[in-house]
Formats: sequence, C-alpha cells, structure tokens
Amino acid sequence: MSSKRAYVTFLAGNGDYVKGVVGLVKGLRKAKSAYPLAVAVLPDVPADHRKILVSQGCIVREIQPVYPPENQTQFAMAYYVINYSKLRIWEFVEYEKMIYLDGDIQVFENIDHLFELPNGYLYAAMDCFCEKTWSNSPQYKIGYCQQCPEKVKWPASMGSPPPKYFNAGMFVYEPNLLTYSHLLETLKVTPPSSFAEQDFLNNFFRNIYKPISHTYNFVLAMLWRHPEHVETEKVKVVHYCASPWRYTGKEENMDREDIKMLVKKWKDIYEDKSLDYKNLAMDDNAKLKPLIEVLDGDAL
Ligand SMILES: O=c1ccn([C@@H]2O[C@H](COP(=O)(O)OP(=O)(O)O)[C@@H](O)[C@H]2O)c(=O)[nH]1
Ligand SMILES: OC[C@H]1O[C@H](O[C@@H]2[C@@H](O)[C@H](O)[C@@H](O)[C@H](O)[C@@H]2O)[C@H](O)[C@@H](O)[C@H]1O
Ligand SMILES: [Mn+2]
Repeated sequence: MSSKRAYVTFLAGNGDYVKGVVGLVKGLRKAKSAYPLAVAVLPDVPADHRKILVSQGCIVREIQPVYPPENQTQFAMAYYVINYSKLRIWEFVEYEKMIYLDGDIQVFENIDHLFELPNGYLYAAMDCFCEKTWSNSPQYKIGYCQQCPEKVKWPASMGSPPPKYFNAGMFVYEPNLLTYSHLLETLKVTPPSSFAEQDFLNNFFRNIYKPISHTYNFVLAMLWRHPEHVETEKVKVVHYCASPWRYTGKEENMDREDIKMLVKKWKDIYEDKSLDYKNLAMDDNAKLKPLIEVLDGDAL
C-alpha cells in the first residue's frame, strides 16, 4: 500500500485554464506544501501547455474523456459535460490519498494537514444553492439553501430536506480501482442532471461524504450570498468560479473591493517569478520563455 500523496487538478482544452493550473502549483509552492501537483490532462491539451506545466514542476498525466450516457439534459453550463472526465483521477492508485482542486482555485495557506484526515471518507466543503445557475432546482425555487437552513425552512410537504451537498471543486479522496470501476459502471446507468459530475459524485459518495469548513473551498458567491458565514481572514483556499485570469470587474458582483483584493492576490502569485520551479536547466528555461510569453500575451 503506497503512502504517496499528491494534489491533483484537471485540465481540458487549449484555452487559458492552463494559467489557473500554473497559478495553483505556484500557490501550493508558496504555501510550502510537501506534496506535488498532478495534472490530469485531456488529449486536447496542447504539447506547449504540457511543457509549461512540467517546467513548473507539475506531474502531467494524460487521461481519456469520460462522457455521461446519451441525454437531453440541459446542464447548468453547457461545458460541464467535460467535467465528467474528472472521474479518471480515481485511477491514480500510485497515490494512497489525493486532494483534488479545480484549476480556478488558489491555495493561500498550507492545507497539507487534510491528508491526515481518517481514511474511508470523502471530505469536501458544502456548496451554496443561491446562484442563478441553480434556478432550475427545487431548492432555488423556494429560496432554500443548506448554508442557512433556518432562513427558509424545507417544507415537510416536500419530504425530507436534500442531504448535505458538496462543491466538487475541492475534495479529499483515496484513489481506488474498485471505486473507479464502480463509478464508471454507475455512470452508465445514471441520468445526467444540471451539475453534471458534481451531482453524480454527491449521489455516489452520499454515505461517506464528510463536510469540512468552507475555509478549504471558499466559493466567492458566499461573499454576497452568506456574508454572515464569512470570516475572510480564516479562508485558506479560494474557489474563484470565474477564472481570475480573465477578471474584468464588469460581471455582476465582481466590482466589489474584496473580490478585487482576492483577484490581485491570485495575480501576484501567478506573476511571482520567485515562485517558478527552480530545477530547470538554463537552456530549458530559454526554450520555455517564448511559450510562456505567448501564454501571458493574452489579457491577464
Ligand atoms: O474548458 C475548461 C473547463 C473546465 N476545466 C477544468 O474543470 C474545472 C471545473 O470547471 P469550472 O471551474 O469552470 O467550474 P466551476 O467551478 O466554475 O463550476 C476547472 O476548474 C478546470 O480545472 C478546464 O480545464 N477547461
Ligand atoms: O460540473 C459542475 C461544476 O459544479 C461546481 O461549480 C458550480 C457550483 O459551485 C455552483 O454552486 C455554482 O453556483 C456554479 O457557479 C459553479 O459553476 C464545481 O465547482 C465545478 O468543479 C464542477 O463540478
Ligand atoms: Mn471551479
């Protein structure tokens, strides 16, 4: 049984999410994490982007896409269909325990202690149902959110309230081949729903899900949806849910001072050359320079 541990993220496409992954690995380095970052890349992630990730000390692992069964479902966001490919990370059994982090997440303080949580459970922070992306859900329609179950109580007429539901942008889990094959088998017979793999994972792990504080996966919407829960100084992990590298400040809620501060914190790490991976031979650095310039040439 290996006792190897690593963080893992997921990267799809040839767009700018690769900036998120570069920011994430530099953030983990700044937080002095003792563990590497593995990146599960779909085949459509270009060689140049993979080179940049390797140059930043990431462990790049190619995965094949995972698709849900044929369906007419309208995902909350059309691109969510690609997020089912996250399920491949249960196959990374060279690691005994991993912490999954979305590419639009930044780790501002060391969270390595989460690897010491007891095995046999999936740990994740609870999500919020108040954003418009939830507008098709019964929770949203009656104004119920698990973050404040007393504000609008779940009516007895609608049966028992929904079980605790986690945001699948961050979770502590144990790769396992049996679980992996069970996940894929179950997916084949599970009708897709609005939040794609997040709904699927919540249902699949409903008996072993253990909530942890939103300190470890602070979804920005909490700032305007549940300010009463927010202790910004305690937040260790920020989940931007709106690609900080594309920040314009024009979207709804994005012109807030606290958001501007958090986006700047993200950018400062992304641009901090002292956080670049140091074990590169000089000529490798020279070869990479033009690639990174192309990547950073787009609007940050
Ligand atoms: O085109 C894409 C879309 C998503 N992702 C990855 O899938 C994760 C989940 O998507 P996203 O964070 O946009 O979902 P949200 O948390 O905003 O719902 C991202 O963080 C990335 O790691 C990606 O690499 N390329
Ligand atoms: O594919 C489904 C996605 O569902 C989750 O994002 C949602 C969720 O946080 C909602 O509560 C927000 O309202 C919404 O904006 C946001 O996109 C995960 O973060 C992401 O990794 C991925 O699993
Ligand atoms: Mn995300």
